[in-house]
Amino acid sequence: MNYPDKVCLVEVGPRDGLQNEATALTASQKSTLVDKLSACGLPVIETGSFVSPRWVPQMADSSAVFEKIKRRPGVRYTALTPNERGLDAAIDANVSEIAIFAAVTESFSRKNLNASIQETLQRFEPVLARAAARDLPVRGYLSCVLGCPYEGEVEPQVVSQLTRQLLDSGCHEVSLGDTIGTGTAGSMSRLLDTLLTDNIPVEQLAMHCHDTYGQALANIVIALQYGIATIDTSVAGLGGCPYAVGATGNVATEDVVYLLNGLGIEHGVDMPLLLEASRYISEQLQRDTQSRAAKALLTAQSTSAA
Ligand SMILES: CC(C)(COP(=O)([O-])OP(=O)([O-])OC[C@H]1O[C@@H](n2cnc3c(N)ncnc32)[C@H](O)[C@@H]1OP(=O)([O-])[O-])[C@@H](O)C(=O)NCCC(=O)NCCSC(=O)C[C@@](C)(O)CC(=O)[O-]
Repeated sequence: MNYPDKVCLVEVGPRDGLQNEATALTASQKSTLVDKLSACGLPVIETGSFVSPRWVPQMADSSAVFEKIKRRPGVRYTALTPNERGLDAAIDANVSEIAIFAAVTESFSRKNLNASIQETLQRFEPVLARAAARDLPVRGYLSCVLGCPYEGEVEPQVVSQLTRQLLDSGCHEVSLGDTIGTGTAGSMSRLLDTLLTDNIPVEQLAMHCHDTYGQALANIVIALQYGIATIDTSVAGLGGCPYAVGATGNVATEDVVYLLNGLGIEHGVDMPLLLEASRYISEQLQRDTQSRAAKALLTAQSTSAA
């Protein structure tokens, strides 16, 4: 079986994770989390989003978070921007990269962005043009690629067409979101077969799996086997999605690091420091980590210390 030699982990906990947590954190708590994550060796940290505070109040202080973080050389600090207003704020915050986000079903698009898929893509045109003019890299997201909470199954061909559209419009990569975690090894294989048959370059794809049905790691193994080398993860398995009731958090960073260690794939993340970040955010939110690997490793640590 072929696997990539090296994987880039995109840490989305401070954005995708915290946007859905009931406990409101201060900008200082959020920036401390980001600093702990950058200390682990994570190369990309989605630090916030510049969206309407009426839609996602948890991200309303993203400018303050960007102001407080201690930037490490080589780390990319990114943010979501749904429109030009978001781009203005992102530029002011000196982000390293922005992300635009669309869905593959009309119902999810309306719930998340109050617009149809094509209206959303049109809204992104000036954002992409202005980003290109200042050499600001743009990531594209597609939600619901393996199932939609409102429309059910999704045709891989639709995902393929929208992925092509985002890449052609200037995104350097597209992150494929299994927003509600219904994907399986089978549906993931069928999706990637379609995308690769349609000549979508695998090096421009990232995988973004939620673990609602406990399938995220299996799905990521399949994605790795197809050659995908960028994986989105969230420390302590934080999060969910405000527009997908019942969706649990992203796959935990600790679980993916453990998986990659077992496969001998390079990732550059220091597990003990990652466990510290995981413990920190779980304490701040007063909740248990959702990472099985973190639970096991922290238990083993406390047993051997006793
Ligand atoms: C797109 C809009 C703004 C349309 O929202 P709208 O209500 O249609 O548009 P609007 O232009 O009338 O704006 C509403 C209010 O927001 C303000 N506003 C408008 N834009 C901004 C901005 N950039 N920053 C700050 N404020 C803004 C605007 O000024 C106005 O304020 P008011 O007049 O009511 O006081 C809204 O639908 C929105 O912000 N949506 C974002 C929703 C979101 O962030 N969802 C979560 C991220 S996506 C995700 O999690 C999935 C992903 C990426 O992780 C992958 C996966 O797992 O699937």
